[in-house]
Amino acid sequence: MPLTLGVIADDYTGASDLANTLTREGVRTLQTIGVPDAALALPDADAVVVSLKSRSVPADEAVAMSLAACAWLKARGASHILFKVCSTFDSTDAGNIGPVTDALRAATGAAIVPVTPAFPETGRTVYMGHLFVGTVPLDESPLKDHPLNPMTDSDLKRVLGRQSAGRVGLVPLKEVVAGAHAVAARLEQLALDGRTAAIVDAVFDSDLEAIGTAAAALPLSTGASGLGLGLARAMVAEGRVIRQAIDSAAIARGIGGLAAAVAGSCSAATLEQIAVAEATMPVLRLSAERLVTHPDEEVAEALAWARERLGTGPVLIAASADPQKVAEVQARFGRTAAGLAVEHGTAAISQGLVGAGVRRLVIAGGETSGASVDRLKLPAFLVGPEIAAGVPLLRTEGQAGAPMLLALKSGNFGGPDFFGKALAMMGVA
Ligand SMILES: Nc1ncnc2c1ncn2[C@@H]1O[C@H](COP(=O)(O)OP(=O)(O)OP(=O)(O)O)[C@@H](O)[C@H]1O
Ligand SMILES: O=C(O)[C@@H](O)C(=O)CO
Repeated sequence: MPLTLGVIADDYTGASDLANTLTREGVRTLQTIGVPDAALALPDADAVVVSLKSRSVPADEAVAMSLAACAWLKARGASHILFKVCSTFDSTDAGNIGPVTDALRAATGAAIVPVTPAFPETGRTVYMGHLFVGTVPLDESPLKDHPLNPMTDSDLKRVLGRQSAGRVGLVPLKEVVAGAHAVAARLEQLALDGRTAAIVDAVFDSDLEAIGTAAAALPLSTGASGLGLGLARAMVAEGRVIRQAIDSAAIARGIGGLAAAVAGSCSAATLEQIAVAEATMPVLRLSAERLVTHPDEEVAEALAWARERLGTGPVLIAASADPQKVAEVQARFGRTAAGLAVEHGTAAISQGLVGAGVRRLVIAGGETSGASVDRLKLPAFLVGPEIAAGVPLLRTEGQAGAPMLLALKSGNFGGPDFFGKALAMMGVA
């Protein structure tokens, strides 16, 4: 059966966030890691979310990966492509949201691309083109201290304008509240005026329903899970997708084995979650400095520590550190080199944990999850019940050996007890 919706996600946690939203809306969804190999047998789905690790790579690489994913999805009949980016618009002036949106626009023949990272359920709203995170503008939120892409401007028209070769317009909230027709009319007008993309305001889910209806009639949109919600509801309402409930129990059925968590996100939310986990499970704090200078030793010591404890319950291994410590390491080794070394280290630890018998694994951080999932060579996931807003339980699909349960947590998502909650939903006592 042909696909209805094709999604290209710029990181793996963002992909599972979007897959979670679609699944909750009754859209049968599959998450793949990269463009699937021709030999991979995939179950029927209405939507496929192709997870890329393209958020923080050079723009030309992100464009090439995204075009390959787009071609694969279109060849399977996807009538609309959503480019899933972070709800906090994680990017730099070099990209990659602008260059990828430009390239996908050309590949899909879209005149204009509606763009909105709004995700009201997690406090991301857009007004007059400015992104708010909870009660504060993006540039006053903890995202200003992000280790890879500090966000220092809340005006997304400016942010996207600096990254895109085209001109960026705005669909203001006034038009969105007036409904899908008003959004479509404004987009058409902006396209006639030579705009190639438009930031679309959204504060409530009802705004995203209007935007989703307008966007579903176009070939391409760029946004986060809120836009996914709008597109899903529009496609169900139009009869393009038949709503289906997931069998939550089936996802975790038959999967036991040891359990662990690995964290590389340095977000305020993850730092609090690690502090809370310390009260209930053994937590090892890695040295980022040693992961750069003596990676093999740091990884081996962490795995030896874990092996001694895994038999009695889950453990958490974290590279995560507060902004000051991260800044010190980056000043010494460089931002990219430090980030990559920590990602390689946490990925090697995830691999070692699975080698030691871990079958239930929670990973915090998008880049961190991407590096670990790649190292584990996992091709695809079935999407299960929601652990926290934006984070579903995942069951591996299509890999050699016994299936595993995973949770890939976006840095900013989940409540303080996230690790305990995720492990409990994996059946860990
Ligand atoms: N102690 C540390 N010092 C320097 N860099 C670190 C440290 N710990 C983690 N990092 C790096 O910080 C980056 C965190 O990015 P990651 O995407 O994993 O988390 P996040 O941005 O909070 O999550 P998301 O992308 O889902 O919002 C990674 O590149 C990781 O390797
Ligand atoms: O949209 C979000 O905030 C998340 O899915 C994400 O992409 C964080 O990496």
